[in-house]
Amino acid sequence: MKPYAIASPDPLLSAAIRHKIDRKTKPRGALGRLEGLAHQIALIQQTLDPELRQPHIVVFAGDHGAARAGVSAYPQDVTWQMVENFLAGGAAINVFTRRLGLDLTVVDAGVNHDFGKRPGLIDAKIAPGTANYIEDTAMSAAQRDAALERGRGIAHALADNGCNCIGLGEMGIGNTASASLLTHCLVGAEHDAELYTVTGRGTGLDDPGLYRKRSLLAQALQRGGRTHDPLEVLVQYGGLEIAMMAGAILGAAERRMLVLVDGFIVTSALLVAHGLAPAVLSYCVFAHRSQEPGHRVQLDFLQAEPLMELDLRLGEGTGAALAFPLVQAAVDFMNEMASFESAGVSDQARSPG
Ligand SMILES: Cc1cc2ncn([C@H]3O[C@H](COP(=O)(O)O)[C@@H](O)[C@H]3O)c2cc1C
Ligand SMILES: O=C(O)c1cccnc1
Repeated sequence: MKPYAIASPDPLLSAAIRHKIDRKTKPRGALGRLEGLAHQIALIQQTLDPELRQPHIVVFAGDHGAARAGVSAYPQDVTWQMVENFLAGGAAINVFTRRLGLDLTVVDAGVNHDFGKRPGLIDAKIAPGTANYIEDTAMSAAQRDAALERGRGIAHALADNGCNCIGLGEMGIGNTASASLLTHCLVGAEHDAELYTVTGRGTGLDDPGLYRKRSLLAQALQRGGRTHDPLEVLVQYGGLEIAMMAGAILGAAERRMLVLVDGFIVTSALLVAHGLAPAVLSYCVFAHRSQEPGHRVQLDFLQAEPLMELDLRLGEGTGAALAFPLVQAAVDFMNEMASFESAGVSDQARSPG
């Protein structure tokens, strides 16, 4: 595996970008978070005139052996059935990407189903799902490395085709459980009790279901241990779609793409990527705060402030897609808004009295 070549953007242009934002016809700072967003994107692209080219949502799908042990409210077959739904255009993410003019690609990272060759689907199947991490490691080191590399390659291929903004999404029954274990390990937790604060209802477990999920994850932790190493965590508890998303985030940052981060599961992949190359954070926009309780823990750990809070708990990249118009608006005001000079508007606030 080639080492990841990721540095934060050169801050040299920062003052000039700030100046351009401040000369727009508005009180200083009045566009709030959009100003920070415009600044971030301009810095990533090293320009005063940023643009979003061929924005793309990529949904990574994978099955989880632990789903059969009962960590989700839904059966494992829903993973492949939802992939079919994506390909038929009927899922929430299809509706939102169509409305917002975003390209959508689905990646089979490890679904327990044979889809054949299908338009809109990248076959990157590493295995037909992970092993049940309650009894055994989820994947081999070779499978993990293959997943990371495929994800990286998918991001690079998009960049080669002119895309500079990628939103990540996922589908995998049981993947909130995997994300809980990854999060527990990667935020540096030391005690079993902390596992419960990052374990939620996922697709909608009832109280007994949540209790069962927590005790199964505690068993998994007993078996695999509390490693803080991002590569080892993937082997112990990962999902193939999560590993591939981590690779895609790293690959996107290598190519200086803007990364729209969705909810709890995508952020667990980001924790892995961040563990391998902390500078990936400079390329990330946090779309929303998911209702899954562990998302708050992840965002606090990364010191990230999401753009929206809509009580979403769906995944599929829906939050990333919905945040796109805000990101586009940030770029648009940078390029299209008049400055005090060009519009002949006085920039003098009245003196007191
Ligand atoms: C019909 C349906 C559509 C979905 N789309 C995304 N997810 C979401 O739910 C799953 C994670 O929750 P858990 O860990 O509880 O299984 C993931 O597949 C995620 O993307 C869905 C779940 C269902 C049931
Ligand atoms: O926040 C998420 O990504 C999420 C939450 C619940 C179910 N699926 C995804």
